[in-house]
Amino acid sequence: MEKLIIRGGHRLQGEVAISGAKNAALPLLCAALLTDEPVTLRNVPQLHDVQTMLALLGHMGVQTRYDADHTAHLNAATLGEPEAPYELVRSMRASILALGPLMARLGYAKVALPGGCAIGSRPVDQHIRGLQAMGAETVVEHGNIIATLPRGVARLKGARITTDMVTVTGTENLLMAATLAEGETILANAAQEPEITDLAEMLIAMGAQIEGHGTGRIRIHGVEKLHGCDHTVVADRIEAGTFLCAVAATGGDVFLRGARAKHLGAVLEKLRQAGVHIENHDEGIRITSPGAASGQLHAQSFRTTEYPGFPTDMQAQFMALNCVAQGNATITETIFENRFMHVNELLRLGADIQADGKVAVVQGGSTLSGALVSSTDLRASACLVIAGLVAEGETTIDHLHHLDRGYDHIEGKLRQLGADIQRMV
Ligand SMILES: CC(=O)N[C@H]1[C@@H](OP(=O)(O)OP(=O)(O)OC[C@H]2O[C@@H](n3ccc(=O)[nH]c3=O)[C@H](O)[C@@H]2O)O[C@H](CO)[C@@H](O)[C@@H]1O
Ligand SMILES: C=C(OP(=O)(O)O)C(=O)O
Repeated sequence: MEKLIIRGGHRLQGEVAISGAKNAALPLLCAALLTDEPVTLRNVPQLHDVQTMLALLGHMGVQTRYDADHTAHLNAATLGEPEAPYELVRSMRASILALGPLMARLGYAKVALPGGCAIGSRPVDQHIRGLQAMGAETVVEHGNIIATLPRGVARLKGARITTDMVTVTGTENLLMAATLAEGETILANAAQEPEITDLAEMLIAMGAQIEGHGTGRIRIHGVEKLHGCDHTVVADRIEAGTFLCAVAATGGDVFLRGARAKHLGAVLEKLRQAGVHIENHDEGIRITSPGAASGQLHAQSFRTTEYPGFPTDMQAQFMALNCVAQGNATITETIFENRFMHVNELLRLGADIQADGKVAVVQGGSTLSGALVSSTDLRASACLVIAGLVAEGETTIDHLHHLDRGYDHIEGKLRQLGADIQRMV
């Protein structure tokens, strides 16, 4: 099994390039299903999830090519099997994003129902109900969602859809479905994440008529056909936030090229309150953390909420920072019911944390010491990397497949900033 070996205690210094966002790239790749013309996507991060999505699209008959310069070329001119099998859905829940585009383009889709996953049960009932409101008939058979249009109906129909909760991939699926539906769709209670805006911008470049993306009410006027496009994936705010926490904890000075401060408002606010210096530039973010060495960082309490609130995908990484800052902090996880699995691993490194249900109380000021720890999910892995960078001695992290789902060459980027980190294969 591959392992990361980190010898902690090095300040991070220099410049790092932030990659394209996983959570934008995955829906953008699925959007290529909506057209029979070629689509070019630039700044696509090199991730296991991207490879899985390309394999899934290839399975459906899409011609795909991924170049070394991070450009993906897709052509869905002829689609064979409009099906997402369980093997692929199980390894990447975002496979559900094929459902909306396939229904919009073909009026038929068979997508394996994703099971629960480490961080929570993560149902997709809102995706299904939204498509039903647009006229789809759905059944679950042998573990698959089979969606069809009634006999004699050629297209989905626009509808007013208010989801029971804010759902990111739910909004993306219904947004893509609505672009080719007949008439107008209103998505109320829509997610407002920057990745939704990126998707809407790509769809508009393909000829879709969309207003209100980036707000809680998106209006889509369906068109008969979408064409190809050339689009660049937005920078990954969660990768940027991960590096920010790593630099803050180690006491470094780093320029994050490509990071967008406007997408990181809640995280930057907490970092500033912790005592970290942040400068926003057009080309990226500069962070310096002089207080780390002198014990002058302050632990920060926060609640995870939908964008523009504090992202659940940054909760674990900020917890690692809190462990080595001074004072108490209360972290409340409101999005997923089981997203504190990193707590037990942080305890093995010497952290002082009490977790109960949705709430974890961190007593800061710990001196962490290296140990063997296990990744339990994607952001838990990133949290352990940050903890390893500040821990005394050697930290070994296993189960790296979680980390590789969502970080493009993280150890190479950290090494370039002065970290002592190696992957053992
Ligand atoms: C590929 C991608 O973009 N993944 C992100 C996306 O996941 P994802 O889109 O799966 O997360 P959602 O926004 O849908 O989930 C929010 C909450 O709604 C619940 N829910 C959602 C849909 C549904 O049909 N029924 C239901 O009950 C979920 O269980 C969860 O408790 O947003 C999450 C929340 O910001 C992030 O952590 C993930 O990184
Ligand atoms: C939970 C995450 O991703 P996914 O929805 O793809 O599991 C994440 O990116 O932190």
